[in-house]
Amino acid sequence: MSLSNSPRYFALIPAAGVGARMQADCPKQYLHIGGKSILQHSVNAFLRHAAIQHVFVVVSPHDAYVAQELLKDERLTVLFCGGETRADSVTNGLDAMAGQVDALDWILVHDAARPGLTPDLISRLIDQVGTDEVGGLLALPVVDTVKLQNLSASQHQVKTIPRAGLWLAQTPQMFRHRVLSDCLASAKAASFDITDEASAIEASRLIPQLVEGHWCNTKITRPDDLVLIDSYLAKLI
Ligand SMILES: Nc1ccn([C@@H]2O[C@H](COP(=O)(O)OP(=O)(O)OP(=O)(O)O)[C@@H](O)[C@H]2O)c(=O)n1
Ligand SMILES: C[C@](O)(CO)[C@H](O)COP(=O)(O)O
Repeated sequence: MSLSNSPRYFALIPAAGVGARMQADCPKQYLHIGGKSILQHSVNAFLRHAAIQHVFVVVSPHDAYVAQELLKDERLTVLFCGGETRADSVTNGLDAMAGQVDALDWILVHDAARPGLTPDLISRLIDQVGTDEVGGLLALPVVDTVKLQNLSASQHQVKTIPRAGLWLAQTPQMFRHRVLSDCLASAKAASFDITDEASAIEASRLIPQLVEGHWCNTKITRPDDLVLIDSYLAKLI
């Protein structure tokens, strides 16, 4: 345990997915935008932020791309411990970094597939959540009219639901190492469907804080997403 009272911040980037919905000939985090891999863009946002002590990237144990697609840096460690699901990859990463972080250190978990993250957004999250008991995440308030489709009936059964209070979760999601490890373990033991870190925190009846993110921090999921982010990143580079 650190004897210092000052908080420390670490990044953990799950990058062990296969990118099935992107249908590319390599995992989507290794596709290039503006001459760099999507993973490199995501990592750079943290390396450019002075408050981030170290960046850990979790890749598949069979990964054949990362050595070529990610530049070495003294503040960067690649962990070959990806799991079957995103939650497994995050859990394995938290276990692997345990010797180098303290229980109370803040861990910022960020999708490799969100290359539009900026140091300013990281600062916004740290500034607003760093004093919170639990932690929190970047997210976007829903701005469109929301339709709920009844999947168990005809496709025509649709209703409009109030959008007030609805947010779309982004990353980074920032929680203390021990709290996040414990909540992910409890959620797994209870077979909860965990799609982000905040779901595991909520399943333990803790309340994550929502911090307004930005559309540029969108997740690259399908081929069309590349076109939008390409023009945005071209302005930043
Ligand atoms: N077993 C997994 C699955 C996903 N991820 C990572 O989690 C992030 C968000 O996941 P998603 O966008 O769903 O990526 P994929 O699982 O690769 O995409 P798909 O579901 O289309 O296969 C990505 O950075 C992805 O690499 C991971 O580390 N380990
Ligand atoms: C964590 C996440 O980015 C929050 O929106 C998202 O849930 C990850 O994508 P997946 O498709 O659920 O794996």
